[in-house]
Amino acid sequence: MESALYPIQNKYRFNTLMNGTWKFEADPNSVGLDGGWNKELPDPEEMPVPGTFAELTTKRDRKYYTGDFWYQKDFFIPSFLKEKDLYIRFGSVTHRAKVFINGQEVGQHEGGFLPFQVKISDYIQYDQANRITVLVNNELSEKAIPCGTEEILDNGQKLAQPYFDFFNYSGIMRNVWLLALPQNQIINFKLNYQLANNKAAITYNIEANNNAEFKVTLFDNQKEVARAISKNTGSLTIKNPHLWSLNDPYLYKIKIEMLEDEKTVDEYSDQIGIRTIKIVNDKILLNNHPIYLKGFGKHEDFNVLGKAVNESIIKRDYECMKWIGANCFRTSHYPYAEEWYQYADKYGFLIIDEVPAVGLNRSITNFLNVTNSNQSHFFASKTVPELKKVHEQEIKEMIDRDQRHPSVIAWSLFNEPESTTQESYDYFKDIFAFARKLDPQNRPYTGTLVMGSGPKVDKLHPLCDFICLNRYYGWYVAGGPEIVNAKKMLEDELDGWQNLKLNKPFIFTEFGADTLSSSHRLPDEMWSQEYQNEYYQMYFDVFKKYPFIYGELVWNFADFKTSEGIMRVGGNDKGIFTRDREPKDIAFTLKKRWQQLN
Ligand SMILES: CCC[C@@H]1NC[C@@H](O)[C@H](O)[C@H]1C(=O)O
Repeated sequence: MESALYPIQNKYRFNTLMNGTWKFEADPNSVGLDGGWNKELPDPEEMPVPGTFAELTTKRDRKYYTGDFWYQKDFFIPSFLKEKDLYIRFGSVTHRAKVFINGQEVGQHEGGFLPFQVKISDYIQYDQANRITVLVNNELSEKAIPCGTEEILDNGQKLAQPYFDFFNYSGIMRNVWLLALPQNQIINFKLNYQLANNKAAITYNIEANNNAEFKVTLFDNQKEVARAISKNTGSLTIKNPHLWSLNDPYLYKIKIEMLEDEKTVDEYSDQIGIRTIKIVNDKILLNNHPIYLKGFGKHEDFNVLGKAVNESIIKRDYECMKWIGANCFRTSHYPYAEEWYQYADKYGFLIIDEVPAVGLNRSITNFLNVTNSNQSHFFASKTVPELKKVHEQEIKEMIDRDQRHPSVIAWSLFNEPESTTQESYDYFKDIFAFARKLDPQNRPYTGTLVMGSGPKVDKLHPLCDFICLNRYYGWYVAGGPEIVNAKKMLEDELDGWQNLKLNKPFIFTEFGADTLSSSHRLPDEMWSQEYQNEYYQMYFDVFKKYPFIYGELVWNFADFKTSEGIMRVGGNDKGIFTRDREPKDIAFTLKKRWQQLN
């Protein structure tokens, strides 16, 4: 089942991490289930969790391994945990998992970038070793997100063929917890804020697994400032609220207590930031002040770690983003580990939270072809109903998990899908209608439009509260000496959008040029640092003419791993920073620009 609450410890709740060395075994012929691997792996190796095998191996067939694979670990449950409900919570397992405890199946989950938990109380033995086994699968299809396909090589091996431009890392890449929770427990709670006359009304909606009363208390720097006792919904009001903002990311503490016969039986506390976010005409307002988004499309990606969570990388990335003067990033192209959002709440960063709906566009796989957008009517295929169900499930899990973060200011429901067909509009009309019911703060909903989805042909922008453009004039189109044409292409397209008089904010969510940090060229040439500077200067010169542009999120924060290809030199090199987080020349240009831009 989905697991929206990040594990905490208090008088009622205990947890311990199960990270470390697990046993691992690939199962290319999918014989494990019949072969009893859910009880005992026949010939396992050691594998770190969190981690991803693709970055650790020296063998190509293991790096690109596609199919079933197993993790297994023994753990001890002392009998003093007897009166608690016991769960195992995964920050994520990519892309799908089936979990066994002492050989018994206890749950499964589809989706590789959101947490889930399985209840294990009825399957474990106290005061002795127990065994968890996870069957993982990393195959891609058009029935799940992110989308892709696969081929069978001449040697019989499966090979994933992503419809997206990042390496198909897989495995248990985020933290794993053993949870000991009260039988009657708080499952989740969502908050909304109304600001008026120097007061903040905080409305709460608590989800629990039984019918109970709740005591909700708000603390400002350990001092109680408001309290309410109610059923699942209610509200608190405070005067002179200290709002959460970019320059002052002020956090309160909220405590939810579940009461039974006036006795507290469960408690969940969280840090919250009181702020409002809304779109008014062509502006994005944070606490009723227009904001301009400066920052990045990012990836969870690093040497040796692949996409595995690591708080040193998170801290380094935030330090680099603070240094350069950024205030925002998009979690391209999937919800990131929860720890990213916790830092953003504390550091004062804005996040566009993106569901893994990437690759819903076969033509995107041929970059040379993307501008012809040879639409293959992706949304007309018979697997679309299954895809929509998974897409909606993951939107719900993302919003349930991230709804309370003040740093999250918008939901991105797609990245560069086919967007020029009636069936693409019909598909996303339902997706947006589904999503709009899930966030009581009604944050803006959007998605990013691929090159070729311009004002004359795109059908999805009417669904979006602000418009996100991924544009590569000067790179995939009109690169090198033709950049002189690229500027006019960009202006022509923006003129086209301007003529639609949408009265909505526009954000550039991707623009960039592959650049080798070792390359300097005079005159500048594509792949050189000088060209990356020229490319961005051209965009910034154009942006000045279009007042409805309210954000520039460059692609990408850092170089990152992709599948191999004739246009990838060790991966995608559009980074402002190298993969090991050192600045390219462009970082100094952006720092100068962003520190002046307010
Ligand atoms: C024309 C499509 C551009 C594409 N957009 C999605 C990103 O995930 C890729 O990395 C980026 C690129 O090719 O650099």
